[in-house]
Amino acid sequence: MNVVACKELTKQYGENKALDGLTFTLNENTITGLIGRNGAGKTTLLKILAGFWYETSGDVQVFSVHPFNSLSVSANTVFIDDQMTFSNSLTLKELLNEADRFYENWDTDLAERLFQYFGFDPYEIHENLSKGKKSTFNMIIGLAAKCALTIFDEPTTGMDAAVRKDFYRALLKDYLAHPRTIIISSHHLDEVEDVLEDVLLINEGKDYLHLPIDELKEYAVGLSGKSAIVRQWISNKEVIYSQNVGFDNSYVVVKNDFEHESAKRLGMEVSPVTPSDLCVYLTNQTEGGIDDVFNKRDPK
Ligand SMILES: Nc1ncnc2c1ncn2[C@@H]1O[C@H](COP(=O)(O)OP(=O)(O)OP(=O)(O)O)[C@@H](O)[C@H]1O
Repeated sequence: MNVVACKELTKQYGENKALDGLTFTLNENTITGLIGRNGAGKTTLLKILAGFWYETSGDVQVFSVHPFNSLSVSANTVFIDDQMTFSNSLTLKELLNEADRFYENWDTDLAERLFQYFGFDPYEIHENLSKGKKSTFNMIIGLAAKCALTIFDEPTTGMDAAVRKDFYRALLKDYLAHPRTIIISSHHLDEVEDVLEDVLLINEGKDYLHLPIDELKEYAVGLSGKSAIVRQWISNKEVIYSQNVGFDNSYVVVKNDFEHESAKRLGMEVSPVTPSDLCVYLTNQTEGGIDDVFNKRDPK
């Protein structure tokens, strides 16, 4: 069953199209990584799915209803991001008690164990927590709510490396015990890829790729070798990324749809491309790279 279905979904702010005809579906009980560069439209999409914002055009369905202001969607959805604010008149412990009253499937035991594990003071106020601690507390809410649609928008902002690792491990363990539909937006695909089943890559508001993470790992390969040979080889291929290496060598990334042996026989090296690098290459909006900024400076 589809939990999310978007068709030609568009969100416009004045002249700016934050979402531009997104069409995709998300199956029940899957963990999807929503990946995209800064400004790609991730938060806009997630807020529309959570029912906070209205789309400009197109069709969006969550649990088969339009999500904006829908009671059934808000009762079955939890949206966690680093902008969450809570009442200053309640302590952390009281916030957990309120969450218990609000979320039907609230897992008190999990919330308390995580709360203790991460060393929270029950009498602390959310606003006074450090950035990483706020994200950690929000994550506890997101996991313990056990909502059928669980949305994490950049959940690890400010968390240190150890807490990030713990978060993804907790997420996976809890998901395996209680499968539900989870969407995690992140810039760090390498960090999150081990928990993902699917990746939805968006670029400038458009859906670019939507496929299982295992297929993304095989989607492209890198080829390196003498520039003349590489250039000849790619003449009839779709090139995802290319870079000159040293004086006479090139590195290119192409779709993995050819016999590797034929490339190796011409002296080229074939290497895997990580999903994280691939997503960066696929969504590169500028020619060359940051080095070009410096290379093109006038000598003084
Ligand atoms: N309230 C708003 N008013 C006007 N423009 C907005 C608003 N919210 C977002 N935008 C624009 O919509 C586009 C998409 O923004 P959005 O925050 O959805 O991207 P994002 O992928 O979440 O980015 P990031 O990774 O940097 O958080 C951007 O061009 C942004 O400037």
